[in-house]
Amino acid sequence: MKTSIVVSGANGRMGQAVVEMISEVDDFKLVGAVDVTEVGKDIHQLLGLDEDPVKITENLAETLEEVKPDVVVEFTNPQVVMEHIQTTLEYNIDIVIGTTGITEADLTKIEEWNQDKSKIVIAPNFAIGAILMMNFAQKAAKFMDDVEIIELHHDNKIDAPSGTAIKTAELIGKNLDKPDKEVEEIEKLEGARGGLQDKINIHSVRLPGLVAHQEVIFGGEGQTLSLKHDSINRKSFMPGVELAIKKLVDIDGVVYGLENLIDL
Ligand SMILES: NC(=O)C1=CN([C@@H]2O[C@H](COP(=O)(O)OP(=O)(O)OC[C@H]3O[C@@H](n4cnc5c(N)ncnc54)[C@H](OP(=O)(O)O)[C@@H]3O)[C@@H](O)[C@H]2O)C=CC1
Ligand SMILES: O=C(O)C1=N[C@H](C(=O)O)C[C@H](O)C1
Repeated sequence: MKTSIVVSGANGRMGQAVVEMISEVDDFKLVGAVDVTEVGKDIHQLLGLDEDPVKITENLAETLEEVKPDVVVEFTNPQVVMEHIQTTLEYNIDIVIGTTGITEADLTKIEEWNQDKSKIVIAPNFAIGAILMMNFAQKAAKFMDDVEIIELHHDNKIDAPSGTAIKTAELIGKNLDKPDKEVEEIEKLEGARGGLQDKINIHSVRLPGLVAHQEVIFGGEGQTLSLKHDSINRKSFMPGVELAIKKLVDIDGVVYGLENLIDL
């Protein structure tokens, strides 16, 4: 039996890549495509894929009611994601979430809504290289206390800093024993030193030509260590999304971070 999947945000940059990936995986079948753009059109035809028609629908709840999928894959935006999670959990359906903007308070809410009924994977980044970069950075923080993060993304990204940068700072923060700065800084231009997460400065760059990139720079006496990851296209995220869907059967409740589904 194939895993039946509804993609939420199906006509977006990530949603389209997920629809394409689903068409390439024998065990997966797309049964619903939810988006607020191109409503009523066949997503497979829009993407030039030779598959049975799946019309884009506007309302997630109505789509779930109609097609009753095994899994929802969610890639919309931070304003919509919590409502979509709540809706999916009301139908006791498993969900893989790539949309960013989910806070610690949101995670608590999701666990309360779920009561361990559905299986949920939330990953700010599905690219294996990014997972490794975060893991290496977390390890490096045991030895080097001073670190800043620069994340660079395409100019259509709504949220800043990126979910990946926040997650990286959370992971590094667990290993960081950072004394307060001795230098009293004067920020002559507000924001020049970036935003702070777990005492780590995060700087966000938005430019056309970029996809998704991050550099973690550690500084020490007479040396620096740079860990850099580049997603040069959205196919970089697809093996991670496929893995998360396939691993749902093995997990209980909420898993936050793809690193928890692989043997690092
Ligand atoms: N975890 C990971 O590995 C990755 C996560 N992301 C994250 O995924 C999210 C999506 O990114 P991306 O694909 O680039 O964004 P896009 O804006 O390209 O795609 C989102 C799509 O969802 C649609 N949408 C908006 N509101 C709704 C709604 N209420 N119901 C259904 N669809 C809706 C959008 O329509 P409209 O354009 O009209 O708003 C758009 O078509 C972001 O949060 C991004 O940070 C991105 C890459 C990798
Ligand atoms: O919006 C994007 O493009 C990306 N969003 C995620 C994030 O905010 O970390 C993952 C990746 O960086 C691409």
